[in-house]
Amino acid sequence: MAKAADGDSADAIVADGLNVERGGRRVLRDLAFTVPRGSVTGLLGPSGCGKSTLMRALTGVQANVRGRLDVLGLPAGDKRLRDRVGYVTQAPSVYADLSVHENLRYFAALLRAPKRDIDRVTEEVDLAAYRDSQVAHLSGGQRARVSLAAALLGTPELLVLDEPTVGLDPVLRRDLWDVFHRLARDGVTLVVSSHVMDEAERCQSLLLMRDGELLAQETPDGLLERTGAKDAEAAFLALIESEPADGTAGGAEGEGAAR
Ligand SMILES: Nc1ncnc2c1ncn2[C@@H]1O[C@H](COP(=O)(O)OP(=O)(O)OP(=O)(O)O)[C@@H](O)[C@H]1O
Repeated sequence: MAKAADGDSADAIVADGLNVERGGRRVLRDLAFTVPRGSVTGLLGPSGCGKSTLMRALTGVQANVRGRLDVLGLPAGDKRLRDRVGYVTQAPSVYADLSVHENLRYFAALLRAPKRDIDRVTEEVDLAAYRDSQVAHLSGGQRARVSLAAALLGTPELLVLDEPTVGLDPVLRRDLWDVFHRLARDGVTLVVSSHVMDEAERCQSLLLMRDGELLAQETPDGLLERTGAKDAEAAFLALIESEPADGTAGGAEGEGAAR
């Protein structure tokens, strides 16, 4: 496959003047940021700030997206990105009445991923012991890992993970973050949302959002330095206090067709 034609940008994601309207409201406002390839970027911010909307835009399933949003050098949602981008939503996206293996076999067939991928991704999310268990009989964390395994089929270059660690115990959370870092070392780009600020420290780069706006793009250390705070949570609060709270920072309230 010709690399240049499929987008050979050094950045996995480039957003500029990105606006999204939902239900007649502008829920993403003039976002501009880049995400380097082979990194783990945390998308952090309070509930309702627009994290899922941004992830939906990245994966091409969000309507009313305006402005620039390039993914792997192509416009987000481009058909050529279909098997290069993996997306795990907050809701488990696997079949409860099938086993782990049957789910993965089904998704591998849909994605035309090689059969050998099934064992690889099962190992990657540490579910080999549950290969033949029905998903309905798994714990919440195990179910979340089946969804993640399905997203890893076919070796995507960008993984978009919407709150993948919600409801997991600290050991499982740590193990999943280890998987994320291992994938990034192999060149995969990961965008991981969370509203748990202590997860910020596990990311290489942070996109901090509030009310549909990007408050900052920083490294975890840069964020602490910039705010003088002791931890990510305090830093986020310090940033919020230093910014106007009425949503005017991103510019005019009018029509969002920024190009
Ligand atoms: N289907 C929809 N129609 C209209 N507005 C919506 C819809 N879904 C979400 N919104 C609004 O868009 C804004 C951003 O929501 P989004 O789900 O992206 O936030 P979030 O940061 O992912 O929140 P959470 O952490 O709670 O999942 C919110 O104000 C929400 O009310």
